[in-house]
Amino acid sequence: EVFTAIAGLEDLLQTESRLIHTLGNYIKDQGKNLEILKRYYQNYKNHYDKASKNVHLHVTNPINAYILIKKLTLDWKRVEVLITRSHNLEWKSRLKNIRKTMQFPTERDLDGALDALIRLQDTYRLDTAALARGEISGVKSSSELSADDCFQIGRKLYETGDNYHTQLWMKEADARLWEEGGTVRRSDILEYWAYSVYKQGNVSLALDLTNKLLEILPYHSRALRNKFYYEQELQNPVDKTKKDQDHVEDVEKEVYKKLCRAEISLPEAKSSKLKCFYQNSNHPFLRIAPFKVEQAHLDPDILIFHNVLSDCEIETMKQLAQSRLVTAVFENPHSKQLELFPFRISKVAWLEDQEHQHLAVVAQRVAHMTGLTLSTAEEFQVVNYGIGGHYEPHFDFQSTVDPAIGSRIETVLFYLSDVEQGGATVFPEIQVSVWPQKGSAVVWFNLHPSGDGDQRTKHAGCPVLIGSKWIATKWIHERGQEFLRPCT
Ligand SMILES: O=C(O)CCC(=O)C(=O)O
Ligand SMILES: [Fe+2]
Repeated sequence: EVFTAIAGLEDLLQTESRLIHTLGNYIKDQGKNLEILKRYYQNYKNHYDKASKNVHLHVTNPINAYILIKKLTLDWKRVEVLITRSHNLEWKSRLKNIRKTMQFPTERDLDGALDALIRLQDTYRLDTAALARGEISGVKSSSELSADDCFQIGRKLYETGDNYHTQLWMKEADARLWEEGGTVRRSDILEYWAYSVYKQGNVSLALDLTNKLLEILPYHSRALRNKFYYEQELQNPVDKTKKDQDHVEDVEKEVYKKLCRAEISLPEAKSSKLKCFYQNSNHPFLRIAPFKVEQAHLDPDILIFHNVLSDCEIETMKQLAQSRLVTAVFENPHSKQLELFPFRISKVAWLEDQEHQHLAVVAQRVAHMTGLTLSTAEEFQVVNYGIGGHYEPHFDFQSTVDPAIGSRIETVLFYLSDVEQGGATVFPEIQVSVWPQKGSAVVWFNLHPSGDGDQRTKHAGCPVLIGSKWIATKWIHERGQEFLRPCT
């Protein structure tokens, strides 16, 4: 016991001094924590207030969507660390509970959102600085990208070997770091930036940037080595053609992107032959209610049927699909991980004709539109495209087919939504773009009358720039059409 002698009490004062010290540090630490948490709080609140004014408008913008996903993955993880650091069991369990009961995006979502921004910039040639400010062809998002975001995008581009875009994003990251600060280190930005401009052939800028990096970290060994190397190369320039030419792309991809951007249209000689007409054959019912058809291309015929779905039917399709939408994934044979198909970013649901009267009616209408039988057709496939969602050029006919139904002879693709920007259906071989119009359908034969695949029907769904794209597809198969579309 300590009360029996003064010496014991003196020791207690030492204990007290230690406690004061510890408590002081704890308060300082918590104060700092709280300051940071307050900033997160204000930031989340500002974001939510803006977003909740018009939720649909907000999330159909790819920058807003990316920021939202980032706030609920990376940012929230940091908040959780700050809160649980205090070892307060009650708060720990509250946070755990939110994780259990609410929906959170995953790292893969964040990755996908970054990929989407990159794809959109590439396809639609978006200006880096404007995109970082949250501007997409004149439309301003309510969010902006930070220096950290720009750096993440740049790093991803670097990993894919796209030095041209890496350099643009690192430059933007640096500008934003100066203006607004951030957690990314300037030395990291400079290192990626220098290397990507070097790979682009700009050795003197690479040297400048490396020198800037060395001002910050004078003993950075890689930078010192590169500086030596760049200086050598400036004195004895190497053959420029050896540098990577990653901005030279293959022609088909270039045509595809041009079609997506509406930079190519049919030549006059072809477009002047196109007509609009009322179709009233195929069934007596069409005498009363003919279809309004527009030719988008002749041989192969690409037809647009206008106003063939009612809003009611569209709502039914979307609603039935909503709870069943799944992302197609495959197992990567190397990593054994489930991965998304990079060439098709969307969610898909299948609906049977008999599920709802509206679907049965629409299926009947498809028979009237095409003059074919649906006895061997597939169920309706309803698709919703996510952020930057797309479907790269492909054929609808398959290489292996079930002889009982044959291959996909004809595609009937309904648009269940308008798309604010982007999202065209394009045919690179014949240079046709069809723009989604809610309630219309685009129809084409995938097979020649002989049954061979028609190579000219290669087509794609362009990345959705702004908006949400919904389609429903009916694939009609060969069997049963022998007398309806006879072989010539
Ligand atoms: O989304 C589009 O416009 C095209 C979709 C498509 O080609 C398909 O689903 O097979
Ligand atoms: Fe397709």
